[in-house]
Amino acid sequence: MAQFQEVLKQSALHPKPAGLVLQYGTSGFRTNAKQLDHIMFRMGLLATLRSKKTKATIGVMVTASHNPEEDNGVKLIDPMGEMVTQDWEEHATQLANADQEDLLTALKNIIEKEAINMSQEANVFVGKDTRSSSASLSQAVLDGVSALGGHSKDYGLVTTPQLHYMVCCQNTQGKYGEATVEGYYTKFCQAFIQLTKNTSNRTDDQKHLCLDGANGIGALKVREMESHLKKELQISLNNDGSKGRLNHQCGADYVKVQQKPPTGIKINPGERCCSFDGDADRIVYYYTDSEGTFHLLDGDKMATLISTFLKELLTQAGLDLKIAVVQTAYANGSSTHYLENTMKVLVRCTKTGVKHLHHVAQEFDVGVYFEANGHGTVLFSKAAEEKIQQLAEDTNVNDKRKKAALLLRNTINVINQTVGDAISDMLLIEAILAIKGMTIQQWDTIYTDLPNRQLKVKVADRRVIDTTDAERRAVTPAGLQEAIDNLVKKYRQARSFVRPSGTEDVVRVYAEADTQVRNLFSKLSLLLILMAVLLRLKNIWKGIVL
Ligand SMILES: CC(=O)N[C@H]1[C@@H](OP(=O)(O)O)O[C@H](CO)[C@@H](O)[C@@H]1O
Ligand SMILES: [Mg+2]
Repeated sequence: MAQFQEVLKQSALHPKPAGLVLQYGTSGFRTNAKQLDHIMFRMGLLATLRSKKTKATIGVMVTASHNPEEDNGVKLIDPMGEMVTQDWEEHATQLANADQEDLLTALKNIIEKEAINMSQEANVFVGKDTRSSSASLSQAVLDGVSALGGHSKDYGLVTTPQLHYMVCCQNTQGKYGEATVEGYYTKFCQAFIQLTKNTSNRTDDQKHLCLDGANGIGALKVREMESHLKKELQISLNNDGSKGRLNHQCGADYVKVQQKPPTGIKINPGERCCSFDGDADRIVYYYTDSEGTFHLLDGDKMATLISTFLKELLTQAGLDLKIAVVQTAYANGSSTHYLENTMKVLVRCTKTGVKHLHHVAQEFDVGVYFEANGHGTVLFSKAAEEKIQQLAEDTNVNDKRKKAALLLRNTINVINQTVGDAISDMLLIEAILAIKGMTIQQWDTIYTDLPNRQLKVKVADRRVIDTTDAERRAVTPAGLQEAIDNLVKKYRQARSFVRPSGTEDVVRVYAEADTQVRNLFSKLSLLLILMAVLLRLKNIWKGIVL
């Protein structure tokens, strides 16, 4: 077939370095940008096949999110703006790792396995972040699409969630919004303005937000969006990319993991601040108090604020809809306890990775999901949206119910339901704080985090660790879980687990414990040190050697 001849010809321009093997990780391929040209070309091919198979537009985003500037990566986006399904992740890995001379065979295997009609039209949307490598890598994606005869639309510089939004808009014939960046700003900013318009007496302080853009795409896009906010939210933008390096000592991941403010930003005591990550699909909030102590409000705090707000509105509206919060093992134990016992909200725990949280959240009328690191959103079932819409239009309901229904309707419109979105989450949180007349300090005191630490340990082969119970318990290697249990039971409210990372070649170690008495803190550190030592012990388990 002529198409395959073209693939062969084009692929020679995007050759695979011999011996290189890469896995489709937690959210796509991610490594040093120099190793990715062939991967991008092949993901262009795969997205074209996926589009033919689903008869819908597919998205390909070139980004390595919070990772350093010299890395890059690629994320595939399915028709409704969701992450690509797991069986296609396997196709992606196979196609990515096929030797140059086996590429056509690998391609044909997928076509056969998925019974793809090659005469079906294909459409692929492509976007990229601000990394210097992104321009040529996104061109490689476009080359892959055209080699298989697909049509592509290059959105250029966009945030990851913006591209998810575009794909969803396109495949729902505009019902979700208009598939342009302008359409994105209009939809979300209008909803924000509607939500906040009746909040009386918002002071200038309440309208002001200090933002760390991680020197990335989020900063550019916030600047573009600003005029749509009509001064209802005044953002002072730091780390906008004009000086500093992408994600270098700044951004949501740095702030969350280091538990300190980013560099490149001057924070006044009590000022409300937030940080985006490098592709603007994560956000965390924080402030420093008058004594200079840093306070982090992470994904768990956001999930709590949002689910409390929604639960109150559903009650006021008299709507009997099932709401749940979906977390991972990294959620602070205090947040889970508060949600279950004080808020009486159903909490579910899943494996790390947004795709897992997203799917569980879809099981409920209203599913709020957040990773502790600040990636999350809210999903409303179709039935829930219809009930809210009906109530908002009903002329026979009392004022209280009507008001709640209208707020719920605007809340739905301010949320990007396709994926966690730093811009949309920011607008949602800002609106909730405005409506509740709440300061960041008041939000912070809803519950107190258990002190916690996260470490990474490099081992020879992280795959020897296998986990169960949403990654909270290790099944292999033998003896590991027992050792953890023995350590943990010595401390109050202590919890710890180890799991292999899906994005880096490391094992992650997490621990938290009740350290209300100051000197117990040293015991928590001790617990962590012991665990790290445990992992470092050479030859204790076959396969783990430092
Ligand atoms: C503890 C942690 O923050 N893990 C992150 C990280 O996954 P790992 O599988 O832990 O490497 O990257 C994922 C993709 O960005 C993100 O979804 C996840 O939350
Ligand atoms: Mg990201």
